[in-house]
Amino acid sequence: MTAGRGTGGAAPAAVPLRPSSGTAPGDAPFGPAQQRPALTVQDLRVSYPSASGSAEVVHGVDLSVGRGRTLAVVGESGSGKSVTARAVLRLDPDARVSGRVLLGDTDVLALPRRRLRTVRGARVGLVFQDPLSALNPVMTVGWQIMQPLRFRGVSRAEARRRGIDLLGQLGVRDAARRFDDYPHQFSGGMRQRVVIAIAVIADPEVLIADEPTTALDVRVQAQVLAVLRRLADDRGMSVVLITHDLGIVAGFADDIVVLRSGRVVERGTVDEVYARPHDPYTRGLLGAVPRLDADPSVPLAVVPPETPGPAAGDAAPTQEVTR
Ligand SMILES: Nc1ncnc2c1ncn2[C@@H]1O[C@H](COP(=O)(O)OP(=O)(O)OP(=O)(O)O)[C@@H](O)[C@H]1O
Repeated sequence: MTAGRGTGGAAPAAVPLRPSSGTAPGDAPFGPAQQRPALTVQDLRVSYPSASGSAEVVHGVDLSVGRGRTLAVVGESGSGKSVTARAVLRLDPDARVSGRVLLGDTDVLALPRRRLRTVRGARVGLVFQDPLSALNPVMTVGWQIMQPLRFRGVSRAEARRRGIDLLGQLGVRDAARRFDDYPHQFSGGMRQRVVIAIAVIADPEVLIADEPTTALDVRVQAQVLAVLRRLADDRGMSVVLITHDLGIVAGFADDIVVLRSGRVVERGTVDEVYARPHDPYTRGLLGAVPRLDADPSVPLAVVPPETPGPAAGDAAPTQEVTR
């Protein structure tokens, strides 16, 4: 399904959200369920213990992902992309997290810890950068793909049938035979397809993919992104793509949020932001995207240094980009 894809779609784009006041945790602030974004993050703050007590690294991030839409969260290294993603599912035991994370109308930050299992994997799938460390080397890929279904009481035969079918959809040739192979028998790109299969086999509402193609070569990157996109379209799944690589965002995502030093500096549809970036940092990032058709004698843009402000202590380093 393609509802809401592209700028002309009817689904809500990433809209500025104000921290809601006067509503109790669990209240649904968006009216009827079908109009609510799949995922809403409001005033997310994340801090870690530090020598001086506590250091905040994410400073009030707001974002939302419409149903069936794909949101790219971009920013240079250290801007808080991964911390934000992990905080959404409370994956990091050291992190102190405040704000609001609504999955549909479930307030994830208000859930008791034991109920997080009903969200992770089941309602939100996760794909991380390194497919090798995400897979168990001593179990077959098929066994690992079947687990999310087996946990939910699906029979072995049915889980196997669905697993092979999904692996085939993800572009693994001869999926029935490859199903009983071990991870080391797969290439990097194929392993990442296995990780994606594990993340989506239980039909989550939202998939969070944190740099899912960074470890892959450029050709395989494009293939994996294409299968991810097709899968999201077919299933009507919302996707959060976390990346430092603006080159992969156009053509993949509908909406974009740009993070810098733990704050959102720009948001909108990809088409809008690419055509008219407001923030100098976004302009710098976009100017630094290498293009095959560019004049090689013209240097790439330099991302501007951060202006000292309230967050000067956690300023990101200036990034010079060379072709
Ligand atoms: N466990 C932790 N304890 C303390 N600080 C942390 C921890 N994890 C991340 N940070 C800090 O939070 C900030 C944001 O890190 P984060 O990993 O989210 O960046 P990122 O944008 O995902 O970068 P990259 O693309 O390099 O992964 C960084 O300054 C980082 O040092």
